[in-house]
Amino acid sequence: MANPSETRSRLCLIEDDEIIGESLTDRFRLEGFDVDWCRTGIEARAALATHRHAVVVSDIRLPDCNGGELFLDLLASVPMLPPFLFMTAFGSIDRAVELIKAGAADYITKPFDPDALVAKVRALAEGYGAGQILAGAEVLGVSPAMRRIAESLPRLARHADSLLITGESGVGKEHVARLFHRYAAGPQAPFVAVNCAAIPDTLLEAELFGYEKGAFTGATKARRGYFEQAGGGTVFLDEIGDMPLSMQAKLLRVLQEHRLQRLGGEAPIAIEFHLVCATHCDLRAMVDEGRFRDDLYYRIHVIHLRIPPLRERREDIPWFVHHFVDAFNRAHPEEKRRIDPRTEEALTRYAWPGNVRELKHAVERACILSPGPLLGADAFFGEGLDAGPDQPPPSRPLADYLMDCERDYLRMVLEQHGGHMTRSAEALGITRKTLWEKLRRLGLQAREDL
Ligand SMILES: Nc1ncnc2c1ncn2[C@@H]1O[C@H](COP(=O)(O)OP(=O)(O)OP(=O)(O)O)[C@@H](O)[C@H]1O
Repeated sequence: MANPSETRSRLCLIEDDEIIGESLTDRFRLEGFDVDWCRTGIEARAALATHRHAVVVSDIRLPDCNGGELFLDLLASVPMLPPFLFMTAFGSIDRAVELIKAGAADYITKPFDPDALVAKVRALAEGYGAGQILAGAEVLGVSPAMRRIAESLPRLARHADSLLITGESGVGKEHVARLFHRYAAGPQAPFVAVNCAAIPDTLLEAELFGYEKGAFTGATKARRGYFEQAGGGTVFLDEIGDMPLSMQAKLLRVLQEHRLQRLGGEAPIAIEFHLVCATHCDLRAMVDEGRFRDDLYYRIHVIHLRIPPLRERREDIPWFVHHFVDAFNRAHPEEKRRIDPRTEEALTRYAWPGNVRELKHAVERACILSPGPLLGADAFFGEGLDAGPDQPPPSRPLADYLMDCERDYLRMVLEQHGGHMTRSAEALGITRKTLWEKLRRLGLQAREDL
């Protein structure tokens, strides 16, 4: 039972059945929750817009709408959503699983034991950051690829203790790792970022796992390594592909056992941590070449997020431009900037080889250097970006040009068909096998499950 002096969490219960609704309301009030009991989707929208809830418990079938549709709609339109737990009849489990994949927190099958429901709700309410779901569209971009990643993060954070993020330099791997960390461990927990490529091989073990006094010449006092410093939080190992093989074996052991031994130390030290590894390398190829241990590869590869380069998700470019201009305006309210629509188009056409990092710096530079509020093309392409989009591209072999056209077109058709291989192949008038081979040749990712 709750201690009355504690702040009470607020629960939104969406249930049209009078008997179930009333008994759950009574039970949750006894458990120390403030309960808003909504019998329809309209009532629920109003309650969610008015109060900050710790958890939403929702039936799937409602008189005026479907609880699942309501959730998906809110997810796309509301910046912060509380975790949703669905109560579902046995026949709707598939639907509940789909909703979990979309970002819902949990489900329970009717008829359920109220104690089990209370336990689930408590766990969610006590979860980190009140378990809030940051709506994907608000966080990482508006492209389907980034929305999918953003929507999957809360769920991954609940279930996965490690994550592999791949993508070109500057696409936002560390940014995604930090978001995962906020969901998994909470903003107060430590996040320790380590660039494996920047630490000499000979120092890596001491840096990661720490050392005892006298472990080597110069070790005048004991030092905690990055893993210990990240206790209860997250270690972000950037450029994991650069880790020497001998260290890979030691890392694997720490991942398996969640215990480490400092250099020169005798007693193993138990540690709790989440691990996010990132790389721009093809680890699979490195395994084939014997440069990366296959056991470590399989251990860190359980959940793999690939962040596409900006040129493969051009709809995110204007979104980022506005995002960074807004950030400048918030920091400098006296000199507000806005972007000229034609400049926005030009920026969207540019290839951004340095990805989000390059775009962010370009916007910041343009905001600072622009003499007036309107950011025109010259603010970006005058002295800044070398290869402006308005300049004619250099001549190159026809075969390369045709391959680029083919790649862009295939990408567009796949996007139109939600990545579905068979439907995309039909639309293109080619077989699925031919499409598969083309994707491989052009370096595009195919969704193997579709
Ligand atoms: N979704 C985002 N929203 C806001 N800023 C972002 C986002 N993604 C990336 N950035 C910014 O872009 C820059 C590059 O991002 P980040 O460091 O995460 O990339 P990276 O892929 O880890 O790069 P590298 O491989 O070079 O380490 C950072 O300044 C980061 O804050």
